Amino acid sequence: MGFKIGLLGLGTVGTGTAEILLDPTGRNPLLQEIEIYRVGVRDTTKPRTVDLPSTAFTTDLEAIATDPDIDIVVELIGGLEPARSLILKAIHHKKHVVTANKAVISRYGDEIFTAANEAGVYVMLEAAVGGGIPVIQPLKQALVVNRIQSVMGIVNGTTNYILTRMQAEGADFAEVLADAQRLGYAEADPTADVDGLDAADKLAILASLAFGGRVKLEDVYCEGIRQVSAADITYADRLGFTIKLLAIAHRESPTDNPDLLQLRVHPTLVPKAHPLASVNGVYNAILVEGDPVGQVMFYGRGAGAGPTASAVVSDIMSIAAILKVEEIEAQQFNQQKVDVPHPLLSCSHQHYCAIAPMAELNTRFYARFLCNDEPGVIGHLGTSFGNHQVSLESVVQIGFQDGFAEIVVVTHESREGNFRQALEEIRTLKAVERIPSVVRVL
Ligand SMILES: NC(=O)C1=CN([C@@H]2O[C@H](COP(=O)(O)OP(=O)(O)OC[C@H]3O[C@@H](n4cnc5c(N)ncnc54)[C@H](OP(=O)(O)O)[C@@H]3O)[C@@H](O)[C@H]2O)C=CC1
Ligand SMILES: N[C@@H](CC=O)C(=O)O
Ligand code: NA
Repeated sequence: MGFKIGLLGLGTVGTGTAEILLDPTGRNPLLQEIEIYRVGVRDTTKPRTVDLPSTAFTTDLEAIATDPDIDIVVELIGGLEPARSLILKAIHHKKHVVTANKAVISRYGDEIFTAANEAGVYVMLEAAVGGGIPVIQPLKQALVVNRIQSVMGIVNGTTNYILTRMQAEGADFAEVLADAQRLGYAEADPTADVDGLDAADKLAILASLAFGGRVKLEDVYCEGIRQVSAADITYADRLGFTIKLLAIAHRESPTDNPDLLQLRVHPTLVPKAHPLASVNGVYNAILVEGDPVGQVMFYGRGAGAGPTASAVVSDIMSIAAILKVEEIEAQQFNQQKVDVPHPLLSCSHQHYCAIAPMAELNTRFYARFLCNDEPGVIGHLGTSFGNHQVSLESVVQIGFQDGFAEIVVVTHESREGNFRQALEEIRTLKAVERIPSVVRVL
C-alpha cells in the first residue's frame, strides 16, 4: 500500500515539502506510505537541494496531472496559469489536489470546488492562508458550529516583516523587501505582497469559509503599505499604536442582514495593548470571534519553506488517511469506493455574500496634515470635521516638515463617508498645504 504524489513545483515550498516527505523518521508513520513519484519544474537542469532521482523530473506538468498512477497532485508552482488549468485537469482525472495557491483559489474557487465535488475528490489549501498556521482546517472543522462575527488578522508575512523592521530599526523599505525575497517569504512578484493583494486573496478565502458563502475578490477593499512612511510609524508609536497591514472580515449585524460583510485590507493603527500589535516579523496571526466560542487566536510563521511545507504535508496526510480507510474498508468488506466527499473537508457554498460599501464603515481615523503655521489652523480643521459629524479624539502639533507645521489628528469612530467629505473640505482650506497620510485606527 502506498500513495503517489505528483509534485508540481520544487521552489521554496516544493523543496520544503520534499524535505519532509523524504525524512519521515520521528513523524507520523503514515508519512512512510507517501511517495514522491514525479516532480514537475520549469528547468530540469537547475541544481536542487533535495535528493530525488533525475528520472522523476519533467517539464511536462500536464503529464503529471493526468498520470493514472498518481493519487494526489500537489500544486506549488504559484501564479494563475498554468496552475488553474493543471488543478482542473488533475481533478477531472480524479486526483485529489493540495495547493498553496491563494491567488488561484480566491479567483477560481467556485470553478475548482464545483469540479472537485462532481469528481468526488478533495482540494485542500491549508498552506494558502497563514503558511504553517492551522487556520483553514479549524474554520472547517473545530469551529464549524460557531456563528462567526469576525475574522481579523495579519496574513502577509512579507509586509509584516517589512513594517516590523521599519519600526524597530528605521530600516529602508527597499532593503527590507530584498531581505524578505531572499528568505523566500515574498511572492515571485512582490507587488502582490506590498500592495495588499496577497492579503486580499487570503481574506476572500477566510471569509468564504467563516461566513459560509462565496466571496468575489473584487469586493475586498484593498490598500497596501507603500504609503506608510517612517514619519507615520514614529507618530503612531508616540500615540501608543503600531502600524500593521490588517485583513478584516466582519459581519455587520448578526440579526439585520446576517450576510452583510465588511471585507477590507489596509494599514491600520493597532493599539499597542491589542494582541495583534505584538505579532512581528514573518509571523502571522488570525483572530476569530464566534458565538459561542468567543475569541480564538491562531499564531505562527506565515511564510517560508518549512512552515508552509508543514501545512502542505498535513493536507497530504489528511487525504492519505481517508484513502487508507477507504482501501481497508474495500479489502475487509469488499465494498465499492463511494465518491461522496467528507462534508467537513469539501467546500460546497452556492450563494455570494453581500458586502457593505466602505462609505458605510464606522471606524476611527489617523490623519497627518502639513499646514501653514498660523493662528487658528487647528480650529479650522476642527470646524471642517465638525461640519461632517466627525468628532476628534486627539489633535497634536508634532513638529515641522519642509517649513510646514505637522498636525496629527485621531478621530472618534466616524462614518467613513463623512470623514472623506470632511477631508475634501479640508483640502480646500488655504492654510492646509497637504494631507500626506490617512490611516484607519482599530
Ligand atoms: N514562499 C512562501 O513562503 C509561501 C508560498 N506560498 C505559495 O506557494 C506557491 C509556491 O511558492 P514558492 O515555492 O515560493 O514559489 P517559487 O517561485 O519558489 O517556486 C516555484 C516552482 O514552480 C516551478 N514553476 C513555476 N512555474 C512553472 C511552469 N510554468 N512550469 C513548470 N514549473 C513551473 C518552478 O520551477 P523551477 O524550479 O524550474 O524554476 C519552481 O520549482 C505559490 O502559490 C505561493 O503563493 C504560500 C505560502 C507561503
Ligand atoms: N508572500 C506570502 C507568502 C505566504 O503566503 C507572505 O509574505 O505572506
Ligand atoms: Na495555514
